[in-house]
Amino acid sequence: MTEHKLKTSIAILGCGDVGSTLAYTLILNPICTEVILVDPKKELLEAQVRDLGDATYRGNTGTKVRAGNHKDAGQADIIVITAGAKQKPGESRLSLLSRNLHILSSIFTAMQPISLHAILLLVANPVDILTYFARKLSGLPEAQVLGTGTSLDSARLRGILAQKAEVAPQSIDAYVLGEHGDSQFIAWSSITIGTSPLALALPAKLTAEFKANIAAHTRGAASAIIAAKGCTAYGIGQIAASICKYILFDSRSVRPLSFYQPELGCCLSMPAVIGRKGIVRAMPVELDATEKAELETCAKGLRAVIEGAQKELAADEVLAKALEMDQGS
Ligand SMILES: NC(=O)C1=CN([C@@H]2O[C@H](COP(=O)(O)OP(=O)(O)OC[C@H]3O[C@@H](n4cnc5c(N)ncnc54)[C@H](O)[C@@H]3O)[C@@H](O)[C@H]2O)C=CC1
Ligand SMILES: CC(=O)C(=O)O
Repeated sequence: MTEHKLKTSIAILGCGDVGSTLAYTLILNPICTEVILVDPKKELLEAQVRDLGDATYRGNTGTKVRAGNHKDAGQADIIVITAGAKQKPGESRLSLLSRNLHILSSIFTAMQPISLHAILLLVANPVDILTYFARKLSGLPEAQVLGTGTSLDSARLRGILAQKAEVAPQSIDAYVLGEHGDSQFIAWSSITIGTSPLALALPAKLTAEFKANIAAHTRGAASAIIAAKGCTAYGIGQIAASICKYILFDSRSVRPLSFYQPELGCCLSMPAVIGRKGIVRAMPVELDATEKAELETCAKGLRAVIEGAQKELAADEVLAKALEMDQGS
């Protein structure tokens, strides 16, 4: 039976650039009654809570912001993990793995016992690998653990295609799939503008060079922004807030999200129906031969990273125990 309650809470672990931007987005587009921020940097935490609180007093948004600890976060309806190191200019997302996996493990230890109904949304990078390990560390059912994955890349793709096609971004359905990282690929064969396949909507433009340029733009977007301002925050703030909304409103939206792919042995982004219980089901997508090969390469790369991390972690007794170092799902 569905539990009816008046209070809905979203906990955000890490209130740096991404966590605070997500909190601000949740205040402006209120979907929950409470946002709980958690961060070991006490002064930063208090300052963020005060500053965000100031944004709630005039507009009566209905959302309260407060500081909490990890145990409070473990009882929230949605737990969003933005805690962790970010890329320096020129660094890859995968280079953050060792640092952020240890932070992730300490977060789960501190949050226990986690509400069995919580939905866990991973944002910190490398998001696909952290989502993979969070399944074990959290002890939550598979469907309740997901990562933002290529949602942000897909938004970027939609933006650039909208410019090229001179139509509103909302009229474009286009997915970047696979890794939220360098091995991501564009599912070109399934893109539509309105109801028209891309080949029909943009016949003159759809050359190999056009596709390569769009893919490079999408793949390189984060590095270009980070090189100039040190982080990306607004795009992911909006994306993560939307995913929270789909969950709390049980909207059944179809989005590219990172979740466990049993046949591939890793977490990566594929289209999924999202609702109050997390990943409701995977939505089948028809890929052409090139895209299928790209998916295989992407999964192979992610499995190799997971294997490397397992070996490194085997040396860490606490983590090894928490993860029960088997290779299975
Ligand atoms: N998935 C995506 O599309 C995106 C992911 N990111 C990732 O999000 C992460 C956060 O980025 P920023 O907010 O810019 O970094 P930031 O450095 O501004 O904030 C990270 C915060 O996490 C906190 N933290 C560290 N350990 C913690 C713990 N145990 N519990 C709670 N908080 C803890 C830090 O004190 C810091 O305030 C990075 O890994 C970044 O790569 C960023 C943008 C997009
Ligand atoms: C930082 C990151 O992962 C992004 O903006 O895509």
